[in-house]
Amino acid sequence: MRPPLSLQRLTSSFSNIQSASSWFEVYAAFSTSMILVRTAVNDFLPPAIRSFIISNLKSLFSRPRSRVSKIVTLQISDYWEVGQKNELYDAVKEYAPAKIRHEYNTLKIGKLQGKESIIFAVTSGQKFEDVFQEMKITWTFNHVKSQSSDNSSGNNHEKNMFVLSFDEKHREKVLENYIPYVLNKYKTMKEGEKVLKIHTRSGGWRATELKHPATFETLAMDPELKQAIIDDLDRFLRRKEFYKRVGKAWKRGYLFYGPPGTGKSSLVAAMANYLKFDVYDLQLSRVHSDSELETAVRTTANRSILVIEDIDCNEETHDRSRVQTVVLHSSQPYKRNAFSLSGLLNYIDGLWSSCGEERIIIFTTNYIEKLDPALLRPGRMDMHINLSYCKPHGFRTLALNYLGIHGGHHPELMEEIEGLLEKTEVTPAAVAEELMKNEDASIVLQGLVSFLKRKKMEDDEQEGVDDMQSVGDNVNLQKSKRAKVE
Ligand SMILES: Nc1ncnc2c1ncn2[C@@H]1O[C@H](COP(=O)(O)OP(=O)(O)OP(=O)(O)O)[C@@H](O)[C@H]1O
Repeated sequence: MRPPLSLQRLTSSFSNIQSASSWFEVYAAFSTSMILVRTAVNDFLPPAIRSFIISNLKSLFSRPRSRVSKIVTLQISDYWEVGQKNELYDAVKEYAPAKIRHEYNTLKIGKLQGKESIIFAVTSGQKFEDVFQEMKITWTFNHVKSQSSDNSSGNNHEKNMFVLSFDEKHREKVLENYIPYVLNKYKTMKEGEKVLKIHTRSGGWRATELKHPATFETLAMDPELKQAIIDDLDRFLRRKEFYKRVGKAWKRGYLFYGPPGTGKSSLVAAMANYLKFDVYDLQLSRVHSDSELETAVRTTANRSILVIEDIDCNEETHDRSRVQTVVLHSSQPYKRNAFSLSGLLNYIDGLWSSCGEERIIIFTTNYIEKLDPALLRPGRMDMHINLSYCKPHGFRTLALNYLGIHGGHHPELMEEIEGLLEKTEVTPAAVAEELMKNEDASIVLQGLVSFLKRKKMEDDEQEGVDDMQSVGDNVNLQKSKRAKVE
């Protein structure tokens, strides 16, 4: 088929452009050809195809020549290898619902037995977006069931997987910033809801849930001392780098002393609850040798508190000038309490310091005067804390905790009680017991006044007896001196 006349002219004119009239000829031929093409397109092509071609031509000429972005993905499955849990998966599993809790379309929801709070999880196939440092990240959760390749076993494999997609230009940022950010969020979340454990020794360490409710708010003690302890703990936690720099182990040692019922155990629990540290409770009476002590200390975890209670009850920790130290060699037969004081001190200063980090050790005693001075030497324990009898400020804390009242309520009774507490030695445990005797605050406070008055009378009488005794002792001493002279 021959081309239309105008097109023939156009081609021949291109090969022969020499003058202005030739240029005019080309223009006329081109215009005629375009009119012809347009008419043909309008007549023969349906409107839908026409607009498709036009829009594509338009975008071809108008779009800036930008890089076509490529999406890359990371797969995070629940197990890395058989039996090896993937902690990053756990982190995303916790992070994802927290991220979309306020904008979900579907969300799995439940409550576990023994837990207070409601839990959430994303469902299979669910997609959600996250924006981090101006990067857009898309997450998809998949629960996959697959038949084992060995069909005869009939085993079904289940796999859970989060797929993370993002523009390839963010590769580095995702791995270096975003993933650590998700892991960190998870760590903080876990710390917030960590169930604390108390480990006691029976063969090895046995763990049970630590349910002691004591906190610094509920502790009845001198407010300044309380604040000093909190500050000391805060300083300890944030000084990892400092300890490293000065070449000291990242540990802190405390000695709690005071009469029974003044809150030594409560303070241990308050510290554990504050720091979210597990507690290892070591009864020295159950440790039979240096090596057993070493194993017990070595097998405690980081971020924990090792408590050695009632240290005065162990003969070996008494003043060495009064007690003969017994050292047990492994060849010797079983002997109760037969580890040495030197062993104990070594583990505090040496072994305990060199194993693990972020640890606290607490010694408690009811009788500080019975302890070997070597245990009390400056530098041995970082802080000595005296838990003492209930004084007015402590009573105010207990009254608020147990009765929900403060100074403004029952002012006369409160004042009388505070006056009596200044003159009497009563433990917070004894006061707490009185405060629990009735729900009516005024009945309880009156009961406490009577209790304190009785206690004061008993103390006065005892003081009188003691005075008489010491006078008697003096008289006897003088008599025996006279007898000796005669
Ligand atoms: N300082 C305190 N603040 C609040 N409650 C206290 C305080 N001291 C004692 N209690 C109350 O008395 C109970 C017993 O106290 P706790 O066991 O802490 O004393 P303790 O000094 O460790 O005694 P022990 O030396 O006999 O082991 C606690 O459960 C708590 O209810």
